[in-house]
Amino acid sequence: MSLFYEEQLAGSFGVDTFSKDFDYGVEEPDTEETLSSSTDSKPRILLMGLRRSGKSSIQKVVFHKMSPNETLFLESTNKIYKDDISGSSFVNFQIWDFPGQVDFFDPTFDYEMIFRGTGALIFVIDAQDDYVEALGRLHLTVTRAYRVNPNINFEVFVHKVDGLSDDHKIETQRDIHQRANDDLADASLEKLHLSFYLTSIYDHSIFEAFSKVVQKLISQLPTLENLLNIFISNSGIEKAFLFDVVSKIYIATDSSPVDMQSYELCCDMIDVVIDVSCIYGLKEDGTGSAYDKDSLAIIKLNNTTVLYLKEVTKFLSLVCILREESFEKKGLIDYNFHCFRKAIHEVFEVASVARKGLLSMQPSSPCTTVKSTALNGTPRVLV
Ligand SMILES: Nc1nc2c(ncn2[C@@H]2O[C@H](COP(=O)(O)OP(=O)(O)OP(=O)(O)O)[C@@H](O)[C@H]2O)c(=O)[nH]1
Repeated sequence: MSLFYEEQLAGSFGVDTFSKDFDYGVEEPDTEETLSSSTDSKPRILLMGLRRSGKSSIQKVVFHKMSPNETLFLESTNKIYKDDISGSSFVNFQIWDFPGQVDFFDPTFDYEMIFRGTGALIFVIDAQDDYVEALGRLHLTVTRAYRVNPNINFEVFVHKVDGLSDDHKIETQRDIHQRANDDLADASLEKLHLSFYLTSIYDHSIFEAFSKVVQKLISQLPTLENLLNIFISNSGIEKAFLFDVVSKIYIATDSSPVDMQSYELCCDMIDVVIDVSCIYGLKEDGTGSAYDKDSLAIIKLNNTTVLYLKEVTKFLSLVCILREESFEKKGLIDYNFHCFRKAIHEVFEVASVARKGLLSMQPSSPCTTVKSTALNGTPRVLV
């Protein structure tokens, strides 16, 4: 692979940041004081499942950069572990990792309160183990949660599939899908929808599955997809992902199908950029950031493919795949990127204004009206 790499780094980071500007439809605290006291009110993603199914490993690998092999030494979780990752990631949620066996009959376990503020419940099933008990637990958990909050997205990770052959993977997923839905039908809960994913921490499948879970919780997703579609069609780009840099979750992509190889290539590019920046991009005294508003990288592969990465917000980066001939019009791409970036900032600014409007309890205030008309987020001019 011939590799051409271009990167600029700035010492300080001056662009507007959006750590509190993303609208997930839940109140955000305004002051430091209320922030610490109300972190529990952040929308939650719950990780549940039997003991040793892999819940903590998923959380550590996706959000804390733990290498998969290190998870072998993780100790069993004994109480609910609340991980607030909103300070370092676009994913402005709390991830709650539950101990293997949650006892719904334990009076100290206030599951009604927990499920009420939950956006997504991920139930992890160890596909290398006998899953009959896990299916019983899945049924009990989702039915309880559904009664408290029918708006939860129920996601089932058929996990540790790295140990299975391709045929076995498909067969296991089909079997789990069938049995889980039969159980729901027996309980007259056909409306309760379960989504299934084949996952492993040893490849990118866990990041892809988490991306899909998170995307369902982002209210601006259609706008982001629309912007990406406009951007790629006007710039001769084949595929574009909007990545959360820390977790490598893609929070949106254009509407062409995602193939795993392209996604992996873009994830690897983020790793290269961050690693090189950490080594060569920090100041002599070790200060500065490995990712900032001037982060930009171009990698030319020897198969006429070009990878293009550029900072969009403090947490988000655009990663594109394009052909070498399209890259000849780099000026056009840069200009369109500039419009795209501006539009993304506007989308989140509008969401932030709208939320503040709602918080001030004036549902019919002018800013609420502006929000709804401006939410298409279409960039003003694209060449
Ligand atoms: N082969 C394989 N092993 C995995 C995978 N994910 C996790 N494991 C292993 O599964 C074991 C249990 O993982 P944990 O993350 O501690 O499981 P847990 O569900 O949090 O367990 P409790 O805290 O007891 O509820 C560890 O040895 C992990 O290395 C995977 O995708 N593939």
